[in-house]
Amino acid sequence: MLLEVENLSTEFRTRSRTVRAVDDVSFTVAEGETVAVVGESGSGKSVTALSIMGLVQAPAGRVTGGSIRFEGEDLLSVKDPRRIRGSRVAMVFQDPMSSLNPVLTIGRQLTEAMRAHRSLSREEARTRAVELLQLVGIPDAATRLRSYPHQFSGGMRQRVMIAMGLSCDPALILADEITTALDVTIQAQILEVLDRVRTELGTAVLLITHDLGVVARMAERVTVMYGGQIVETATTADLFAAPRMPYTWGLLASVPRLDSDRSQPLVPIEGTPPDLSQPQPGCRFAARCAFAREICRTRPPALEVVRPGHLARCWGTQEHPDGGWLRGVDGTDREALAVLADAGKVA
Ligand SMILES: Nc1ncnc2c1ncn2[C@@H]1O[C@H](COP(=O)(O)OP(=O)(O)OP(=O)(O)O)[C@@H](O)[C@H]1O
Repeated sequence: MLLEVENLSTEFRTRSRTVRAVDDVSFTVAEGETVAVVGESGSGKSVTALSIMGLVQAPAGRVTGGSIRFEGEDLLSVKDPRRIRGSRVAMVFQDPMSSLNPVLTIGRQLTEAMRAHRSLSREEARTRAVELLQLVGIPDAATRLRSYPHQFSGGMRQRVMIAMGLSCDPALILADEITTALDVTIQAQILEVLDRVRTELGTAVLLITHDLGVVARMAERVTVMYGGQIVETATTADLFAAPRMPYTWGLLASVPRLDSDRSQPLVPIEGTPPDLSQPQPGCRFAARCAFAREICRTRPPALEVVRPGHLARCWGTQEHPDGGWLRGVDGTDREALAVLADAGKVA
């Protein structure tokens, strides 16, 4: 297995409170696989990725438990994590402008990243930089090496960021909301770039997104996060066809129509996410769940297997694993299938 995250917990402490942003999270990514982590704002998606990258800033933030194994090495205890992070694992963020240096040319930034991690001559690095810019679809790549970040459009900058991420030849890319700030046409182009990267380089992708359309189009498996925990995980086809947790059901029901603006934050279900600094006696979703009963408010459900490869954290599902009790929520099946059809996954 390429990446194995096991029982990961990450906390932020201030003088008055402790927020457990990631709570006992476990998942894997195989070589060449694309796994999506989905959930609304504040669910812990980004902090999971930042924990993998070693970018949670002490002293306020700290990984407090669990392990992160990458290519067999424990990233939390390895002596020289930079050897792996930033080279074998690369992260691409939502806002390229904050990750690119405005006063250095794209060529300089690409080749410096490459030469820092791999022993390439200046000329070799330049040749590779041109190849990477071509791979991500930047026309006239050799000339564009001399351009500065502000001379690129938003979509082109995101392509440059992907090229930067690829410059060290990573086995895994963590892509955090990389299409969120872009308009729909450009979003589609960036997803095509990621597709090309996967096919041509075989890079695995951990795709963090709130957009289920992106999930359907790109991911083989999905993990749904809520309140810092994993609440459901399954193959993409399985999750869309037969969600087992009411939160996932709500997410699917709220999938924006194809002609709507997908850059809007996902606010699918009435109510607000739980306060992660307060202990929760029962299911974290209970306060917003149309199906909640007494047990849901008093005892936390465990993440249990509902069928092979499909896990859900829900008392209802544990009692009725066929999911029949969830049926009847208007229109959800149709909407979910429309998204899958849009992504070319079903006829
Ligand atoms: N530096 C920080 N200090 C304190 N709390 C933080 C910090 N970073 C994140 N958190 C908290 O951790 C929780 C999870 O945040 P995270 O950014 O992972 O959510 P997310 O699902 O990625 O949402 P978004 O899409 O808005 O980034 C939130 O409650 C957030 O307030």
